[in-house]
Amino acid sequence: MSLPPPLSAKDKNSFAYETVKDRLPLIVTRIVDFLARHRSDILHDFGEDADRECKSCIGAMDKLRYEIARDKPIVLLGDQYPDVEIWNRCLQDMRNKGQALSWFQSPWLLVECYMYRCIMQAFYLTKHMNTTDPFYEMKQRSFLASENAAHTLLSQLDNDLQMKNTEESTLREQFSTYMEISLWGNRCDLSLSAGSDSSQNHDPFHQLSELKQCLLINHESDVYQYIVKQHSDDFNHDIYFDLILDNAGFELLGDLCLADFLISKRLCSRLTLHLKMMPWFVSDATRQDLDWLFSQLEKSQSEIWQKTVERWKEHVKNGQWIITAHQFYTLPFDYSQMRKYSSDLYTSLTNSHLLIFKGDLNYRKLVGDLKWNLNDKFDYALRGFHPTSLVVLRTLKSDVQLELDEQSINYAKNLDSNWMVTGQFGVIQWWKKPDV
Ligand SMILES: O=P(O)(O)OC[C@@]1(O)O[C@H](CO)[C@@H](O)[C@@H]1O
Ligand SMILES: [Mn+2]
Repeated sequence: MSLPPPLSAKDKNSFAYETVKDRLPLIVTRIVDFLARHRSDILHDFGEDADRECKSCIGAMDKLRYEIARDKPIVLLGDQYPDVEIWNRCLQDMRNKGQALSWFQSPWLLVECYMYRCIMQAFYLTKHMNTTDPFYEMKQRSFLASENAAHTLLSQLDNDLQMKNTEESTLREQFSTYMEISLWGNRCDLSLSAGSDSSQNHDPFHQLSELKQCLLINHESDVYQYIVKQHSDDFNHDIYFDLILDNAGFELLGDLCLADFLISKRLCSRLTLHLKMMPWFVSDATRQDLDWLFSQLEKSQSEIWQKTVERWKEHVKNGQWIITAHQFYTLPFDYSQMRKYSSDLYTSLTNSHLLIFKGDLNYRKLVGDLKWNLNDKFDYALRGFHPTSLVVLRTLKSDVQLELDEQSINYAKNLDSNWMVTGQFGVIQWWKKPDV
């Protein structure tokens, strides 16, 4: 199988170059700010030892910033986190094959993942800060700034779920609505904006019809037909879905609304939510972010928020929602390598009827972050990652996209010459596993 080369910052006209040159160092700078702001509290709460550790984290961030800017070699990791061995084996293999290992010369996906892993290494090497999430303030602030939109969303969900014996056409419409809410929530990521405000401050439902024109691929009805078929093939059997999550905050709230809708309307009987095991790409959701979101709903004055979180906790308790975080999602591999490196995860996904992937990074990993042509086939780009049928809900924030027709390309280009990287446009792209 002949494949295009990986996206890389060595191409000066690429978004990868811009990211490695400007955005990544800015994200590291924000962590220095975060540590500097909290240093006196750390000293006060945990003493001199912790203060020294805080200083060492600041030093590690300065070093990281310097090494990125100077295109220094990528070196092996040295902390005790369980994924170190697999990371180092990957880096060592590349080195043995004579592949360039430096910030601007290596594949973009590798260096970007490596940067977040290096950030966490600085924290993992401490005694007092090894559970600190350097992005937690940004994530929480962004959710709190989206409170009104969150209220509108949860109120509408409450209405829709109260409706009993929903007609088929209504159910179909509601399905589209929650898919699109979840899709456009992906505009709220903090890595693209390097941590600046990315909250949702419009009514998310009003926006949907306007946003239709930004939807460059819409396979919603294929997905719906597929789900209906799963039910009609065997009325009684259990239907399992998996939702591979992306960002915390308002995006996560929208994703949970979709997950709730799918369970409550019995479009599936069990849904597994996949989180990240460690802070990742600034805003990616971890277990702590999910727990924090639940606690915000619980302590709210709003009856609707409280009722919603009660229902969500019930889904977890009765096993209809399974919450998990696999190490694979924070390794530098793309999804075609999952079978080799995390066969347990791959096998569990083969038992699912539908995988819903959220966001840009998941898209990059599905298609290997390679320099595909816009009209290349999505099926081909998956390179054998075929555990089960899948759909991606993604806003475009990197210069890779598959199977886009000429008309849509011209349309988007005319509206915005940077259409591939601003998060303005979105796709709901579907791949059906062939029947055997
Ligand atoms: O996966 P997400 O949250 O949708 O996006 C993550 C992201 O902002 O990070 C990269 C830039 O650093 C981009 O490829 C991508 O847009
Ligand atoms: Mn993300």
